[in-house]
Amino acid sequence: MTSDTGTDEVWVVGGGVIGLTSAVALAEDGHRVRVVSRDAADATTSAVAGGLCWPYRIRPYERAVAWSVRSLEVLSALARRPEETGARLVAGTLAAAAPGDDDGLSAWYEAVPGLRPARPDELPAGIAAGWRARTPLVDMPAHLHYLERRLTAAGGTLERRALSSLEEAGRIAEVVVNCSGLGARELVPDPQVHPVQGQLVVVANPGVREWFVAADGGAPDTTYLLPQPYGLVLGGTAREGAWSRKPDPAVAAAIVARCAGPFPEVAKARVLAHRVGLRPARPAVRLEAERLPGGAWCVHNYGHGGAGVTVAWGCADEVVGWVRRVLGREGRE
Ligand SMILES: Cc1cc2nc3c(=O)[nH]c(=O)nc-3n(C[C@H](O)[C@H](O)[C@H](O)COP(=O)(O)OP(=O)(O)OC[C@H]3O[C@@H](n4cnc5c(N)ncnc54)[C@H](O)[C@@H]3O)c2cc1C
Repeated sequence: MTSDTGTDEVWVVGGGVIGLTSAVALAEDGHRVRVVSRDAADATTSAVAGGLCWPYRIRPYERAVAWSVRSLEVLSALARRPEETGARLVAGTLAAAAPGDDDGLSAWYEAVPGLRPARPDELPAGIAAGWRARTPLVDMPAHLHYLERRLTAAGGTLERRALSSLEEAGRIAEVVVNCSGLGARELVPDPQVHPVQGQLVVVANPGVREWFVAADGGAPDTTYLLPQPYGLVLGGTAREGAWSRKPDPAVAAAIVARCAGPFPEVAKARVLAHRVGLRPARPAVRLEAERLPGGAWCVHNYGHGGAGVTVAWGCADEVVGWVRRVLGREGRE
């Protein structure tokens, strides 16, 4: 089917983890897909992400947990081919007491296979309580390139191009899928999307084999260690409303010092890189369809905050459902 003005392509705006995952799901559902992205994959926020599959700083929790559970399933399957996909199953510890009913995360705790309270001898010094689990940990630069290859193999295409409005895409595409992350602030425009800046430090791994996270969902400073093939990722920060992408040396030193509390061996580890990314935060993820002023359909999928890697596959399933619906192809297999 071809629209009055354009092609029968679905345009996915955004080549981060949300856009590429949606694009793969759509292309494998039989649509002709073009990803239009201002930035190369390596220059997106998604490439900065630590890559742990665990819901953090995303709302609403109920939907986020359902999306996370779906992604957990897909990423666990991809972890059977880590060299190709960038996904691995890694054991680790979350420093936390039991989830309360009011934090909305109990459904996630129930869904993670094998999740159990940590024994005292499994906790690093100074940590009172925690949970043990084996979850996907994703090498994001590698994973983004895997998604690009998988999209191309399914017949999709990629184009580097900055759009000034969604209508610009809607004049050509049959359906536009908006996965522009923080870019949605201008592109929609949606002032509810705002940055939550995160800084991390990558060091030569002194022998840390498991992940460790102590991160209060609302705190500006967190402590986490994520062993990736390219180095040990030390985090982190979460600064509401900060726009700078420049690493702050004082913040980096504080991150290393925090991580060296429970893991003293990282204090003297060689620093390989500093990274800063802007999480695309929103009071609630926007995943819904609307008509653009020019008449084309747009499916929005943005505002995933600190959990885009964690929810990408669950959200992509919903995008496929929306695109089928707006094209009137619900019955199609
Ligand atoms: C330090 C840090 C650590 C993190 N760790 C984790 C983690 O461990 N686990 C986890 O699940 N999440 C983590 N996150 C969160 C995760 O990185 C984000 O939720 C995710 O990257 C959002 O993906 P996205 O595709 O929506 O956005 P992005 O990756 O920012 O991609 C947006 C895309 O839209 C394109 N775009 C924007 N505007 C336009 C335009 N006008 N025209 C064309 N293209 C446009 C951009 O070029 C880009 O391709 C972390 C984030 C940070 C900063």
